[in-house]
Amino acid sequence: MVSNKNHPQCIIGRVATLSAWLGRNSSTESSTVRRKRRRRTRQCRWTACRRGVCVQYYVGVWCAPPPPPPPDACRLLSPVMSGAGSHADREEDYRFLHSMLMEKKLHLLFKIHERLRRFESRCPSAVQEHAASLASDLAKDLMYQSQKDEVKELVALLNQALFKSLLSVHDAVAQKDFQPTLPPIPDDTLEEEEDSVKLVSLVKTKEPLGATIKKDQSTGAIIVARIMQGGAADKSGLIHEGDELKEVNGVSLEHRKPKEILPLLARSQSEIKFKIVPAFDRKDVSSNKAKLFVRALFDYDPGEDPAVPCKAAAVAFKRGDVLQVVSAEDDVWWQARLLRDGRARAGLIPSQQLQERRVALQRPEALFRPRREKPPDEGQASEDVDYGAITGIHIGGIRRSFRLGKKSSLTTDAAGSRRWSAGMHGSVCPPTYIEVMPYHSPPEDRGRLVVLVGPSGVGVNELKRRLLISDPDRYGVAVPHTTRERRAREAEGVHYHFVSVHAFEEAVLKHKFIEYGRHTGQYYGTSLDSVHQVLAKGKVCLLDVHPSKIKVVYTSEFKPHVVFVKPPCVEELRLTRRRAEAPGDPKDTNPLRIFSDQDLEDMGAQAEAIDSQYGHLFDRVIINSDMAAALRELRGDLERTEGEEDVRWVPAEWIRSLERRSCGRLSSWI
Ligand SMILES: Nc1ncnc2c1ncn2[C@@H]1O[C@H](COP(=O)(O)OP(=O)(O)OP(=O)(O)O)[C@@H](O)[C@H]1O
Repeated sequence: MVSNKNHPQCIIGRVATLSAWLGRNSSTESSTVRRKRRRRTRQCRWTACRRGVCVQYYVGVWCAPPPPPPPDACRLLSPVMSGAGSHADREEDYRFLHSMLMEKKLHLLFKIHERLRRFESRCPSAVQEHAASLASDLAKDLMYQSQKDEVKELVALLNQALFKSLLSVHDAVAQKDFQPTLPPIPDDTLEEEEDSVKLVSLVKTKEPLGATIKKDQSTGAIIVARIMQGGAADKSGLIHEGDELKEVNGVSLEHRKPKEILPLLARSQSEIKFKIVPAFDRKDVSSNKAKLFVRALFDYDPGEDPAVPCKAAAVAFKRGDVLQVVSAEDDVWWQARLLRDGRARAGLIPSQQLQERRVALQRPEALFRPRREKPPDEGQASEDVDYGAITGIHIGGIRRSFRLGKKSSLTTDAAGSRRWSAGMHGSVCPPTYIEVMPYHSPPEDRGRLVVLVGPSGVGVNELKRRLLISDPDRYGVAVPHTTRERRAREAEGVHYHFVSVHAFEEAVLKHKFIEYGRHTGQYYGTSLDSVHQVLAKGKVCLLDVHPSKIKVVYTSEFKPHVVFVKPPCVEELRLTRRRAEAPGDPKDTNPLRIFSDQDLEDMGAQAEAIDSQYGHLFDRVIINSDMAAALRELRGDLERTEGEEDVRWVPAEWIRSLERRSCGRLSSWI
C-alpha cells in the first residue's frame, strides 16, 4: 500500500473524504473524471448502493504509468558470448563460459535486478503512515453523526477485522516498521578479536524457537545445530545453522552445557536476545526447500529413540503416514512435516540412511538369504470350491483363492515364519520410506482395481461375494483360467476360461498370470487379461491374491487400492467363527468351515506376518469381526476413494513411470 509521489492517492485519502461523499449520488461525478480515476486505480474497489445513493470505496494504489524499461541486460549477454569465442583459447573454456552465461538462474537474476531498478526509480513513499488510527477515528465520528444505512455500512466496514489488519500492515510498511527496535549496541559488546558479532532480538511467543544447539567438542563453543523449517528461528531469518551462540539475554554461554541454556531461554519474558558469531560458511538453505513427499514404512517414536538429538524437536509417525521432507541435507536426521498433523513446523526424522543402518543391525540373518522361488505346486494352491448361484446371479470367479492353503501343515511358529520369509520378500531392501505423490483419479476413470488380502479364513471371499451381490453393475471379479474339464452348467468365460495344459503353460511362460497354482493335477490361475476385461467394462475389479502377488499389479497401470482384511483378537474370532458357514452353495459337500483353536491362532499369526511385511502397501485395514460391519466399512471406503474428496498418495514411480531416473534418490520398495 505504497503509492507514487506524483500521484499520492491511496486509500486513506479516500477514507478521509468519504464522509463528504456520503449522500452524494455517484452520478454527480463526471464520466471523464470517473474514467481517469478508473485508469489510475488498481482494480480493487467495491460499491455500496442504498436507495439510489452510491458510494465507492477504493482499496489500492494509484499508479503512474510505468517508466520505459531500461535496456534488457539479458540481451547484453548475446554479444558477450559471440565475442568470447575469439578470446577463449580452449574449447573447454568456451563451453564453460557459455554454460555459465546461458545459465537460467543468471538470467532470472538479471531480470530481478532490472525490476528492482525500475521500482527504485519510482521512489515510492507512503502518503499516510497512520491509516489505522485515522480510520478508527473516522469510524467513531461517524457512529454518532448519522443513522443513514450508508453510514452504518461504512462504519461496519471500517470496523471489520480484516480491514483493520490491512491498514495496520499498510502502516507497518509505510513506517518501515519491520522488526522490533533493538536497543543500542553497548560499547563493550564488540571484543577486539570478534569482528563479526550479531545481536539478535526475538519477540517471545508461545511457539518454540525451533532450533537445536550442541557443544563443539574441539572448541567448547555452543553452536546452533539445526534450525527447524517453519519454526520461529527459521521465520526470523536471523539465526542459522552453524552460528555460535555467545550470550543469551546478556548471560555468557562460555563453559556452559547445552542443557543449562534451556532454562535461560525459558526465563526470558517478552524478548530473547542472542549474541551470535555468524557461521563462516553458512549454506543458503532457503533455496533448498524440498518438495519431497514420502510414505513412512515404519513406526517411529522419538521417545523411544536414545539417539535423537532433541526429542522435543522430533516428529513421531506411524507406518503409512505421509511426510513432507523439507530438508534432507543432513545424512542422519532429516526435517519433515507430518501431513495429517497439518502443522507448518518441521521436525526431525531419521534419514533413510540412518533407518537402513538400524534395520540392518536388527534384522535376523535369515532375511538376507536369497529368495527361494517356490514351484507352483508347493502350497500355492490348496483347493478349489466351485462358484455357486448367488441369489439367482451367476458370478464367475467366486472360489477359494489360491492363497496359501488353510490346511497347510506349516502351522507352527517356526514353520510360519519360514513360509513368510521365504516366499514373501520381493526384495531385501529394508523398509524405510517410499517417495509418493498426490494423485486424483480422473472422473472418467471408473474402472478400478481393488486388491483384497488377508490370512486364510479371515473372510476375504465372503466379503468379496457380498460386495458383488450388493451391486453387480459396479463390482466385478476376474474370471479365472483352468485346465480342468468343464462341468455341466458351467459356461466358458463366465465361470472359468477353460484352456489346454499347453496353452496354460505358454501363458505362464509369458508372465500372463498374476498368480497360478495346481490342484488335483489341474492348473488354476488369474490372468492380467481377465482383470483388464473387468476394468474395460468400467467396473471395480475385486481381486484377492496372496500378499506376495500384490507387486504384480502394484504398477502405474493398475494403481490398485489395497485392502487388508485383518482378523480381530482370538477371543472375538472364537465367538464369531466357531461355526461359520462356508460361502456359496448350501448344498456344498463342505458347507461348514470349522476352525479349530489352532486355526484361529494361526490366522492371527499370519495376519501379523502379512502386516509386518506388506503393511506399507495397504491403503486400508479392515478388521473383520462382525461381517455386516466389515462389509459396510469396505463399501464406504471404496465409495469414498472413488469420489474426488480423498487425495491418494501413490508411489512417485507410478506418476513418473517414464522418468525412472527421478526416483533414484528414494527407490520404491515392495
Ligand atoms: N465376520 C465373520 N463372522 C462369521 N463368520 C465369518 C466372518 N467372516 C468370514 N466368516 C466365515 O469364515 C469362513 C471363511 O471365510 P472365507 O472363505 O471368506 O475366508 P477366506 O479369507 O476367503 O479364506 P480362504 O482364502 O482360505 O478361502 C466362511 O465360512 C465365512 O462365512
